Amino acid sequence: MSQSQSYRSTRSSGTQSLSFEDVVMTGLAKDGGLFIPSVIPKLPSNFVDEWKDLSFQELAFNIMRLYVAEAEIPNEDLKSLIHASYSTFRSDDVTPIKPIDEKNGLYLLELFHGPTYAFKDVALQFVGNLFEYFLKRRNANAKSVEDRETITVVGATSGDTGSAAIYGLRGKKDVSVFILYPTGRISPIQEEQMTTVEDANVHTLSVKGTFDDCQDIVKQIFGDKEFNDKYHVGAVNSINWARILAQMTYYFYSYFQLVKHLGDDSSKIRFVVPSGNFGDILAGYYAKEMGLPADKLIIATNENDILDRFMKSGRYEKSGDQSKPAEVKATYSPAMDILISSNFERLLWYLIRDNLTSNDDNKAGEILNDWMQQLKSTGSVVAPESVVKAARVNFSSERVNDEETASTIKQIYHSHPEKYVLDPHTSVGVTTSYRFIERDSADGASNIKYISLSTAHPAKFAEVVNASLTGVDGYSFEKDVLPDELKALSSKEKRLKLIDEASLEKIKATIIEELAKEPK
Ligand SMILES: Cc1ncc(COP(=O)(O)O)c(C=O)c1O
Ligand SMILES: N[C@@H](CCOP(=O)(O)O)C(=O)O
Repeated sequence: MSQSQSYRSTRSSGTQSLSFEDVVMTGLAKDGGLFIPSVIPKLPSNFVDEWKDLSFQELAFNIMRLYVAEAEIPNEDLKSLIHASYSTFRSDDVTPIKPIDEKNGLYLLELFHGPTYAFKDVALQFVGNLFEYFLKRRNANAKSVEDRETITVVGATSGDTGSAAIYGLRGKKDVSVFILYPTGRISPIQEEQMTTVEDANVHTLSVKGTFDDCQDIVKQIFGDKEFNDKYHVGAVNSINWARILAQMTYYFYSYFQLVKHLGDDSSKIRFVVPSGNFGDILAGYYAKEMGLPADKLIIATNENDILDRFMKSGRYEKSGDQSKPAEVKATYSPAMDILISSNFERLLWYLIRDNLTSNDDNKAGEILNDWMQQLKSTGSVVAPESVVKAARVNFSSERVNDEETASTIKQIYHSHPEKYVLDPHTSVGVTTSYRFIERDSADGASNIKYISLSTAHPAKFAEVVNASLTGVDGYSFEKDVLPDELKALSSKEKRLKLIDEASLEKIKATIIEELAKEPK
């Protein structure tokens, strides 16, 4: 097993060498940290020539092979898993790019062609198949139901992860899925997607609280040794390394697609990523560290702007105003209404290791552990200048408000020849892209192109899209935006459990009760 195929925790100071299967099935490290590869593989100098004409699936295979030992998943099995995962997509390219304003060098990377119409499908179709693959192998010699190893997936969602996880795992043998979402804070279609699935292994829990409450409870469940030993808790959130791994493919694929479309590779290519939990853009960071010649990764946040504040000030803190308690704001891009970005921990580990410890992995884990404890107890960590400066080498950021989100939806609808409709999260990214384009123009920088990630289909966010386009001549949500498949959901029966308090004990009790009712 090469170093990039073995894994360690971001928090542990002890040496670790876990396999890919261990980290996928465990989700979160026992010390509360996130798993990262022991080493990020570096691509050979000729990799662009060798990879640029590969299909999405072939690229996924080459990338994943670097992070998963052949002894764990043989070549043919890995290929089958990848092909099965992307056969459910509606586009042959899986994640196509679309020129949205070519004059200004702006392209969308459409990530919503999977079963639940959001970028999460790219990773969660694969993760669902991986769970099934590992469990089948582990249970190959089981003689009775009692002998079988099972997994209880517990995930938190602000709308998209939940439905993508459910569609990735529905009906899978030996897997039960529990998805926690904040009551009233996801869109009606997202709720319908999650609650109308009939498979007995799927359970949706509508929790009175915020997404951060749900995410916190999920992390506490992972930390509960007794519960975990008994129910084998598994992760579908981007704390699961396999999520990040599967997302790397589209950074490479879209880069190659754009270079081929442009006919040369002399442009600087920047990725703009609507961000909340920092899982999507983190995959871009790994791609860049591996050698993808992307110029910059740009974090686009809504008014829940902890990431933008960090990039501008080095202060990683829940509240922008320390005299007020931290509160998540309900915005037009609800899937990004998050106070604490769970994956930022992975980036912080690299920043600490490279800038504060002279490359000492264990020391980096110790410092990060202290920072995370401090964040939990005081709600604030201030990073030294060297760390913030290093973050700015790869990343920039912007914050976008609701008014701007709506105005960009309208502007693109009017200016695009196909009357293209953006979803609000994508609009946060596109608004950010235009800010950079304006600055480039003021600076006389002409050779920069932007790939703005389109993270969801607009049909999932009817209310905001309609509010943005109301009164616009000829616009019809039902006719122009809503796919038939999503139309059909509203007539189906909903199945959910209301949890009237964001309480760890209540959630655990519900999980135990529901598991007992599942047919064996
Ligand atoms: C539509 C949409 N856009 C953007 C994001 C933010 O992505 P990330 O949490 O990986 O930063 C999410 C949720 O994760 C989402 O569902
Ligand atoms: N926006 C997400 C929040 C969960 O993030 P994840 O990427 O860590 O699963 C959602 O749609 O649920």
